[in-house]
Amino acid sequence: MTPQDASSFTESLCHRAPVIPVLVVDDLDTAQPLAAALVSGGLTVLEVTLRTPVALSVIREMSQVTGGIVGAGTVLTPEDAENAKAAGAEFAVSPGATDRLLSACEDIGLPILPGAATATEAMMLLERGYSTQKFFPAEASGGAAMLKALASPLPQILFCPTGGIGHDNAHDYLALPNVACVGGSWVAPKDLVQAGKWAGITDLAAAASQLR
Ligand SMILES: O=C[C@H](O)COP(=O)(O)O
Ligand SMILES: CC(=O)C(=O)O
Repeated sequence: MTPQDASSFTESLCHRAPVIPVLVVDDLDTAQPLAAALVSGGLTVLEVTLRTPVALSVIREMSQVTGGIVGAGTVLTPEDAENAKAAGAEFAVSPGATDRLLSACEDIGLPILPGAATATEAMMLLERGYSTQKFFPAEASGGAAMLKALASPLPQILFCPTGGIGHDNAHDYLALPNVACVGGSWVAPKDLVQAGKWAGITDLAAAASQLR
């Protein structure tokens, strides 16, 4: 898969809903109801971070939920990319980018949304063909003001900012011409997940899906 094809695919994901839930799932039993709750609230693109021992199984379980598109986050190495793809992930997200990781994703045909936090990192990814990028960690790296500043010299890059974004500041990002969607964990708070309060998560997702 070419970087251009990967970017077209990740751009299309970003246009499906204004928010991509970034999920850290500890309990496999919560995978399907959590995915179903988010999808029924209108958030159909789900990023399952590879930060828990059950993450790959969670990807397998969530992939069974009708209407969702499930990808892997925190994909750091070629092995992570291979495992994610084998588990059924349809895309990968990384907080940054390395040549080894990008090459692996290109070789195995797993579209990746690679991370950048500076103009140089964004330019290096663009030079390789990645015009859709994650901006991470968004708030700590200058937030919406930083992305607004990048839009002038680099209007051809579309970003999915993630990190420190919630319902109250998401609009600041979504109003920018170089932001396609945002990522965030606020739509799946741990207390609601642990308590199985799926209707509450659907409500958060529904509010998030109205943000644009
Ligand atoms: O590592 C953090 C994830 O990208 C999500 O960030 P968040 O919890 O600030 O939304
Ligand atoms: C930072 C993030 O969202 C990731 O781990 O991919």
